[in-house]
Amino acid sequence: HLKWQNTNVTFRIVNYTPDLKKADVDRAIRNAFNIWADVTPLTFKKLHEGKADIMIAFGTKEHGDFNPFDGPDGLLAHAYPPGRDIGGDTHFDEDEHWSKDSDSYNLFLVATHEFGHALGLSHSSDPGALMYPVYSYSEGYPLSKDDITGIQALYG
Ligand SMILES: CC(C)C[C@H](C(=O)NO)C(=O)N[C@@H](CC(=O)O)C(=O)NCc1ccccc1
Ligand SMILES: [Zn+2]
Repeated sequence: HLKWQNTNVTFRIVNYTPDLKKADVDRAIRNAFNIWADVTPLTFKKLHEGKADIMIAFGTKEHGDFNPFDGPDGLLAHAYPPGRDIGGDTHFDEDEHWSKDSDSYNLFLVATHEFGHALGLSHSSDPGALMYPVYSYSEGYPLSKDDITGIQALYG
């Protein structure tokens, strides 16, 4: 599928980075889902066990999906497009430093980008878009018109 057929999407944070307090990770992930929830009919429900649509995990190098991470910098995270099993799953490279401020790399910003992929968006060629392929820190609202047009073409 190009998109989630059920608008009630579930997620589970399978493990946590030691770089931040658990509460800070929970907040960054919730805030990232809320960004997309605010511009679509989608809702995101957190599960504490079992199989969720979007399984979120931190890992290094080969972490079980044959798309290995690469140590510090470079690849920061990846997410699979909507679908069963690995579809939607989102992995963050634990060899990065995860932050809740302007230090590289801000977990909320990367998570919002990754969840764009997990909802069906690919990269944008618009350098001002959150879905542009390369990370750049910014304060304030993370989505550009291009991001919103893209997600509303799928779920609007
Ligand atoms: C080919 C993919 C798997 C590259 C991967 C990515 O885009 N994941 O969504 C990634 O980690 N890209 C790096 C940049 C790179 O590897 O050249 C990145 O900064 N992605 C996270 C990101 C990008 C834009 C805004 C916020 C976060
Ligand atoms: Zn990306």
